[in-house]
Amino acid sequence: MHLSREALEATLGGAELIHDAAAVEAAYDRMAAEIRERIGASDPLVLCVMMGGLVPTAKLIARFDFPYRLDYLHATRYRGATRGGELHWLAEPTTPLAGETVLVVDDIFDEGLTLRAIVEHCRTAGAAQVLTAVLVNKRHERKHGMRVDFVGLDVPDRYVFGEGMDYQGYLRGLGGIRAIDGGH
Ligand SMILES: O=P(O)(O)OC[C@H]1O[C@H](OP(=O)(O)OP(=O)(O)O)[C@H](O)[C@@H]1O
Ligand SMILES: Nc1nc2[nH]cnc2c(=O)[nH]1
Repeated sequence: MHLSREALEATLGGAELIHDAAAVEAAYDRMAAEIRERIGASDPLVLCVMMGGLVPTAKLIARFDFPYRLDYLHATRYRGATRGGELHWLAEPTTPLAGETVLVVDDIFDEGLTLRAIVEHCRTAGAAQVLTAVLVNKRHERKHGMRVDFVGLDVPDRYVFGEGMDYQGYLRGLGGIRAIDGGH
């Protein structure tokens, strides 16, 4: 669906800024330091979860001063909607995962179904170690039982966008994180 500039400006005007761009950059600094400490000597394979993981992955790898390789996968269960459904795999990583230390990077840990399925996929493919990193964790009690290793910031139980996260397919490149009313 196409949204007009006016519609997007109206959305932005009605949205609440939850974390400004400076707070997000500071969170990336902290996360990159934690990741370095934990797996900086392991030559990790960084797996970007498209599409939302694109911006967080770019921001994190720009801070990595250790050897790593990059690949991506595409799995989605929201597809532009504000409520999640079934997970669709659109692309699997092409790098063989056997024996690798894998770092899966995504934008948001919401109910956790997406990351849980991705971690399972990596383990089944023989990864030696699978760690996860998300820019934001949404605070609520509907998680599907997994722990994320590296988390940048918490957000309230509202639909958020910016920093890789979309609003109906738009606004992914916006710095800072904003929330709209309605939807989780
Ligand atoms: O924890 P969960 O409730 O499973 O939700 C988190 C997932 O939802 C978003 O992806 P989405 O399906 O919207 O696709 P996108 O990355 O293309 O935006 C986000 O990028 C995560 O991958
Ligand atoms: N853009 C966006 N994607 C999501 N995927 C799961 N939760 C969210 C959210 O709050 N915002």
